[in-house]
Amino acid sequence: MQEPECDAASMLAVSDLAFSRGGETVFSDVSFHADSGQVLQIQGPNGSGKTTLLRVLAGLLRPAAGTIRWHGGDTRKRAWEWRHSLAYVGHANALSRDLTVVDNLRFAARLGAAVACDTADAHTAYRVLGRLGLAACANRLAGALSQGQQRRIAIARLLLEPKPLWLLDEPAAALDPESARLIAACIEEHVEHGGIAVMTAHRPVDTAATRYFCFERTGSCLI
Ligand SMILES: Nc1ncnc2c1ncn2[C@@H]1O[C@H](COP(=O)(O)OP(=O)(O)OP(=O)(O)O)[C@@H](O)[C@H]1O
Repeated sequence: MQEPECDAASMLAVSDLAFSRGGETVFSDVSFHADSGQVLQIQGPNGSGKTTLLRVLAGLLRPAAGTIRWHGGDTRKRAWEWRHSLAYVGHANALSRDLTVVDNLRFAARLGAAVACDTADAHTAYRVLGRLGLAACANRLAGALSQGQQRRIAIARLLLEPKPLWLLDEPAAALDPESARLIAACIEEHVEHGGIAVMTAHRPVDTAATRYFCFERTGSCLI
């Protein structure tokens, strides 16, 4: 059965989204929806616009056209609520190299908190690091860790505070198979608890709840 391209009643509903850079269209007419419990994997060739789409969804780039609705409301009109509903992990790990791993997480927790807080909970940071097999690295400088370890810290930030929508750009980049499985388990658990993950991945994270959105040079489609 053909799925509807866009459903305004969905938790996340994207309609006719377009983005241009320097007068050139990167993508246009992108429509999809996602609901609680779903993983939406964006696939497509290099340069087709997957990262750009995630950055537009995250509010880091302004779309040329189209709407992004969250619980039915236009995210442009509810920017604060939208910002605090999502967690974004881009290509870059965005760590402070000269802070310890645990201080990176505490700093991220303070930045991401919906309510201002003076201290971010170190216990939470240690618990999250243990979950991702990073407990032994907690007091090392982030800049002294391997690429794969740094990637896992970037992912660990997702677990600090529950956000319903995860936007993940190649979350398993630089990870060994065991670490990639750990990340896949975190994503599965997130959607099992009612979250949504929209992600790019050249190596798909295949769960029962995964749907695929394909970027092609000639357009895009949901399968
Ligand atoms: N900062 C930038 N300045 C200019 N052009 C850019 C910039 N970032 C991306 N582009 C261009 O925008 C288009 C889409 O790039 P994007 O990174 O979104 O593709 P992608 O599908 O994520 O690719 P990949 O699979 O290689 O990660 C490409 O043509 C790329 O060259």
